[in-house]
Amino acid sequence: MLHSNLLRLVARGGPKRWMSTTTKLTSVEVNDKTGIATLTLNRPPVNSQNVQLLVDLQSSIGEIESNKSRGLILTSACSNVFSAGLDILEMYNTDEERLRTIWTELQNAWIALYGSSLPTAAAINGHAPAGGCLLATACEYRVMLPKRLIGLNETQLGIIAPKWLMSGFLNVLPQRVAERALTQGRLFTTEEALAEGLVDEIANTKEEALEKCAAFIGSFTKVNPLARSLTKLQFRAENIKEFEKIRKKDVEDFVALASRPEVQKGMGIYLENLKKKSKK
Ligand SMILES: CCCCCCCCCCC/C=C/C(=O)SCCNC(=O)CCNC(=O)[C@H](O)C(C)(C)COP(=O)(O)OP(=O)(O)OC[C@H]1O[C@@H](n2cnc3c(N)ncnc32)[C@H](O)[C@@H]1OP(=O)(O)O
Repeated sequence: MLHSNLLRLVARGGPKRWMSTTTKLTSVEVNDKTGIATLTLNRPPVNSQNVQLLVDLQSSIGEIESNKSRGLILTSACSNVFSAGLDILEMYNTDEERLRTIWTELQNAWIALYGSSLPTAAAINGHAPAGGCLLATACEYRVMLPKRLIGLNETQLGIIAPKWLMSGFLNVLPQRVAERALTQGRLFTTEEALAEGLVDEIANTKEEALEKCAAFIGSFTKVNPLARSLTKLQFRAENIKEFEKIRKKDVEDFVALASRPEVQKGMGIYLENLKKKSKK
């Protein structure tokens, strides 16, 4: 009781310490009382994942791990979007070297989060399509605001999510539900996501989401951290091993796919439609 009251107080603006951070598109704030770090994605308007955001994310995860925080909560500074996934503008009309860098940094960011030994939770305070869902499902627990969308919509864009990118999704959904959602490129509403187990709880505000994530991390207070992390990593080891085997080839596959003229043309049309929609 005392513990959960403390978490609530702290989530509402109790004593906080800003850590020194050299990154710009992410920030880290460690709560002095709980020792839990909040990692905020801060690339308005939609936290689309460009190379800089992905690199900053890795650096912030490293910072949190080396500062021995008790857990990590991932959230967004944007008011209605957790993350819109990869920055399509950065993948469009570019050269192979840039595509190689984008994909390598996406892989690096995912493995840093998925393979983290810390307890991790996502406070999903907005839409989380594609790469946004990837980051949320790399965490161990998800709390989402109502009436937002989450999912891997790659097939809707005519593209294929590689196996490693589906790992987190497959960890939380029954195979049958995951297969159908992935082949349909389905985006779940928050309420549907809760019913299927893609998210664990719904919260009405970002503060409440942070509080619930902190309570999840707090549930490990009495568990030996080493035993906890080794147990977590045992569950994830097979996916990590498979990923390590194919990661180089996966970069080259992505570069080949994303540079195809018809894929580039598709990206151009998709971007145009996004822009038209946002002007309405
Ligand atoms: C097509 C990609 C081909 C790649 C080839 C191979 C890839 C293989 C595997 C790929 C695995 C991962 C892929 C991805 O992550 S691709 C990205 C997929 N993301 C989406 O489909 C989401 C698109 N965005 C939206 O649906 C909405 O923006 C969203 C619901 C997130 C928010 O809606 P909201 O109404 O709040 O905001 P707007 O739509 O008005 O957007 C504001 C501005 O932001 C621009 N925007 C949005 N999303 C992106 C993005 N992903 N990349 C770049 N820019 C984006 C949007 O155009 C608006 O810009 P303007 O203000 O300038 O008009």
